[in-house]
Amino acid sequence: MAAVLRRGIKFISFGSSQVFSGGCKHGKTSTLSSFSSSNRNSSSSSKIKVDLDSSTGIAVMKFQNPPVNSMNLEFLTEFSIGLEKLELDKSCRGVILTSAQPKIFSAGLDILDMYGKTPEHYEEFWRAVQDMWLKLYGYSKITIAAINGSSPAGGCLVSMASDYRIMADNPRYRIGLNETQLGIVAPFWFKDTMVNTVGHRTTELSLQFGLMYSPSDALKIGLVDQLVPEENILSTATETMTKWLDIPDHAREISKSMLRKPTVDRLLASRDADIKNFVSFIAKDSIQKSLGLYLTMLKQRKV
Ligand SMILES: CCCCCCCCCCCCC/C=C/C(=O)SCCNC(=O)CCNC(=O)[C@H](O)C(C)(C)COP(=O)(O)OP(=O)(O)OC[C@H]1O[C@@H](n2cnc3c(N)ncnc32)[C@H](O)[C@@H]1OP(=O)(O)O
Repeated sequence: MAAVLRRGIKFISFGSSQVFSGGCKHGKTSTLSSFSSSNRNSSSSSKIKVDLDSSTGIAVMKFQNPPVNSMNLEFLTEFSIGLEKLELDKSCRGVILTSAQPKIFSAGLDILDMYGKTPEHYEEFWRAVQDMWLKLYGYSKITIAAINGSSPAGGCLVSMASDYRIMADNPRYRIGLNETQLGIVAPFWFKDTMVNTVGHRTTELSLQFGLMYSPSDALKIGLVDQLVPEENILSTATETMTKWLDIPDHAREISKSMLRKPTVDRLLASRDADIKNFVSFIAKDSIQKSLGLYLTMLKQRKV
């Protein structure tokens, strides 16, 4: 399925950035295409529900990949295509990212896509992770993460790549880049995204220990911008988006690009090398062993 979706993607250039253009031949992608014909347009691909209110310009992308919204190849591909469709839709000015799963925003990258697979699979998977981050971090429209549950590793990356983060104030939830706890390493562009969000020293500690923060600690270090009672998260995200929409798009967009483009360009300049690094790193026996152990612990509910 993911391979079919990927064949429907055409690459187009905006300046130095390569971005997606969703092809509509495949049934799944075409369901994402008709956002602008009436005030409220809903579309539900299998893993992400998209709801665009063209009277307000606000779209909600709701992750629905049970049980924990882990980001596998199919999810990542749908996410990138969905973002691209909204970016091309003139009636959309901002996107709220949230989860349909209780207690989980996203469990991060799907560990099963990094365990026991072929080098070709790892390569395709990593390219899809890169595509998603490049799209989201360099997104021209406003993005707000409404983090209504735990958000480890890749889930934290998605949150940090958004313009503003609102987290549900539930002391049981956790957010952070915990890769070292799995015996793996956050790549340089995960690290860059965190440095840009919370600063160098906090990132040094966070990444080396693989720290996961409670909502109140995440607020203290600036990993999230605001805490709200869980039941208010979507209404607060919508109100906040309305304030962002008061700013003229072109001025906000140029300011965002000025701050983020150097980070995006760093990966764009070394995508193939980064994929090669990932494939050789993840395929190592010692790394596979670590991931295998972590998966066993997850299954035994020891994580
Ligand atoms: C020179 C060297 C250069 C270095 C080069 C670097 C190269 C790059 C290296 C690699 C970089 C990789 C970057 C990785 C990023 C990631 O995102 S890794 C994923 C990290 N995620 C986690 O650690 C989360 C683990 N999950 C949890 O903590 C919990 O599941 C939860 C999210 C808090 C939810 O808890 P709960 O509601 O109690 O659900 P569970 O019962 O634990 O889980 C339900 C089932 O889901 C499975 N599952 C959970 N998370 C994942 C996942 N991420 N992937 C796949 N599957 C997952 C879990 O096993 C359960 O399955 P079942 O037992 O079958 O029900």
